[in-house]
Amino acid sequence: MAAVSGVLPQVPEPRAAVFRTFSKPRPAHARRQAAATKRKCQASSEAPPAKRRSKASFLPAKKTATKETRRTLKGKAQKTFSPKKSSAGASDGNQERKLGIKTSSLFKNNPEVPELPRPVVKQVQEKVFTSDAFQALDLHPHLISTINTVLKMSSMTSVQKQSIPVLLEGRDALVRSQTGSGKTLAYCIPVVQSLQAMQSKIQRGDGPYALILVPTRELALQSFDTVQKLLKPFTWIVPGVLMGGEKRKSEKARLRKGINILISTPGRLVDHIKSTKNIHFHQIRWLILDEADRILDLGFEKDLTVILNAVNAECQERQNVLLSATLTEGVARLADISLHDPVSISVLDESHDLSSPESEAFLEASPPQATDELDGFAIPAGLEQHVVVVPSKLRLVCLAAFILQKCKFERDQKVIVFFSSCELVEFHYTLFLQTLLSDSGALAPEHLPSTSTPLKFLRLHSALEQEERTAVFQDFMHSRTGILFCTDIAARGLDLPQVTWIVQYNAPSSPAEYIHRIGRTARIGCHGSSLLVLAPSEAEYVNSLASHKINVSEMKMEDILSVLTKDDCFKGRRGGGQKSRTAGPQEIRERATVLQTVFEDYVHSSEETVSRAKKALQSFIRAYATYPRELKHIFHIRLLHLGHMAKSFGLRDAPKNLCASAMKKKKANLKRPDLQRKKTQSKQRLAEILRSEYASGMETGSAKVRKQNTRSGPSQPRGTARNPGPASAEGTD
Ligand SMILES: Nc1ncnc2c1ncn2[C@@H]1O[C@H](COP(=O)(O)OP(=O)(O)OP(=O)(O)O)[C@@H](O)[C@H]1O
Repeated sequence: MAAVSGVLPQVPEPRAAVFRTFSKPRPAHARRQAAATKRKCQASSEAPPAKRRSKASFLPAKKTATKETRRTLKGKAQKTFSPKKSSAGASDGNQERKLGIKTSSLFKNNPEVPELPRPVVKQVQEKVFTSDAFQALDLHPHLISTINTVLKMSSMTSVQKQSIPVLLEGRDALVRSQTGSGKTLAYCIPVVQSLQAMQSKIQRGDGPYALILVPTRELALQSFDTVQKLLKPFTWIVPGVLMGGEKRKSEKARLRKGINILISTPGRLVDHIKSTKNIHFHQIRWLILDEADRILDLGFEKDLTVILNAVNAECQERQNVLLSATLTEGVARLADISLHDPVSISVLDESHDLSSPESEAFLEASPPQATDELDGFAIPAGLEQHVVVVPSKLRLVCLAAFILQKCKFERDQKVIVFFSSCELVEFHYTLFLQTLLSDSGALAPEHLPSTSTPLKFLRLHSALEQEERTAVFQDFMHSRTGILFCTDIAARGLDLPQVTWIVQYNAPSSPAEYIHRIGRTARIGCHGSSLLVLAPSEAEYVNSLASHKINVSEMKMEDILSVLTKDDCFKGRRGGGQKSRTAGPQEIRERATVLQTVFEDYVHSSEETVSRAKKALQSFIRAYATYPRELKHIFHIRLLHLGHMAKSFGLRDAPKNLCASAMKKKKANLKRPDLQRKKTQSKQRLAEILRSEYASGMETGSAKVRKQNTRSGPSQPRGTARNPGPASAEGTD
């Protein structure tokens, strides 16, 4: 509590405690000892170190942390905000004052950046392509020529080579292969092949023969597009898509006319099952669950049960296929529900010869099972994963510097940045538009970066109107460059070409989500990179990833920030202006401070912008509180330093009472007898909020972010309606 409100005990957590591996249970006495240590240090490893200083002189700490923390949080928190007024603040360092920079101490009293653990793990690898052409399969010649000429594909991927024959035999299957390995065609090709070959030719009015469920609307559109292309020569088979956010009336009309291959998000389908007389399943031959583990997440079995019951009531005989890059226990549970004598298809590492007889034996012999997560998920070979540890105060400038480095000083970079809630996406999107792009914004025109490559910011999250959501998706899809800020609605299945970097600004809530997020790059044998941003107190997360055979290499924050020396718009008033080769840590610090000042000036330019920043910070804290239990020892709000976090939202002071009301409520609840009921209700409420992607999209009263111009002003409404949740949860937003 104290830590959350910003006043922290100053004892840094011993490094041994920070880097313990959580995968091995510790003996009781060790646990007791660790608990005692933890109580002592309770606040945080994010808390400024009392006496230690980082070996690197990059983050000097001249005053003791205690003094700094109390002064900053008590003294400054009392101040009332006055718009436009410079609040250089009592805590500004001498250096900054000399430079005339209106910002508080960015480089003081930060926690020591710990040395990252370097666990050595062998990542699971899969071979993407085979040398076999589609001609090797027993497919209709027109289908083969469509694959070759319309989709412009010649050889099969490993997962296609393994799955298509099995599915054409009529077997149920559980298919797991790495992200971007071609799973969509692995099921679409057999579906189209089997439906076009039916003896009595399919009539539109027959209704659905194949039902494909996917977790998000964008993925529904993408799969629909693939199916549509494959159906080119078979015009009598009609595909259709149902998804939240579209007009139900027109969907009803299309259902009435007839859809033979129906692609839908679960919530919308349930809505139609309950309210539309025109939906029938008596012809169903295929039931496909793409991203099956996601569909099972967050207790959405309910929707699935409604769908399965509706389908089972009209037809028993069908093929069921579940697919995902991350096969978890949940999927296996689902497999138990819906698969009949299924084949488990898993693309093995490169040492496994796909053409060998043993490989075939593997296919036949393996019953579906939950892959023990400790076996690890396969990661594309061309994907380089990085992690950077950044003290909370420096997060914002570090993100901005990284974006500038990639998108301003390098060519053809397409970057996706993942945040944990809609509010966080909106806040950062607006902030970067207004400061890094705007000519009326905080950077004076002569100080605007001399962009050779103009920066293009886009954002995608569930609180946007569907129309805008689709437009953004299409825009980013067809852009050669750009920066997409998004929640996890973009984490699953989306095939956005030529994405070069994935940034996880907020850590994901599970290794599976980590895999899916980074899987938006390095698809189908291409190269790509990812960067995970962690706070010093979160460094142990690297061990957690390693326990799932995920290897990350460290990138230094200093190297990211050094890009600021390449552009004179970040020069301090003293006018150092040294170029990158000669620029030292001091120059970099000054420039980072200038950039932070730009952000703070914008945020403090009106009460409205301050209020938005506070709301975003609140949203961050709420999302942070929802990490699963097994990650709580790494991601716990107690470990956060609110004053430092506030800085990463451009706030000069830690907002008062940000968490207090929430905490008070919690305490009061503890005394109440109906606590259990309340808890369940709020869990249900959270689940409702998080499941909105599955919802029909017909809800009333859920405010949406209005359509706006890309270079919108600060006064435009921002999406705060759907609420924030953990990163993974918003994925289903
Ligand atoms: N045989 C092939 N040859 C060339 N490209 C292919 C082939 N099969 C699929 N692709 C392309 O590879 C990309 C990734 O395919 P797809 O989206 O189906 O991957 P996925 O395995 O479903 O990924 P995710 O797990 O992220 O959902 C798409 O652009 C698709 O068009």
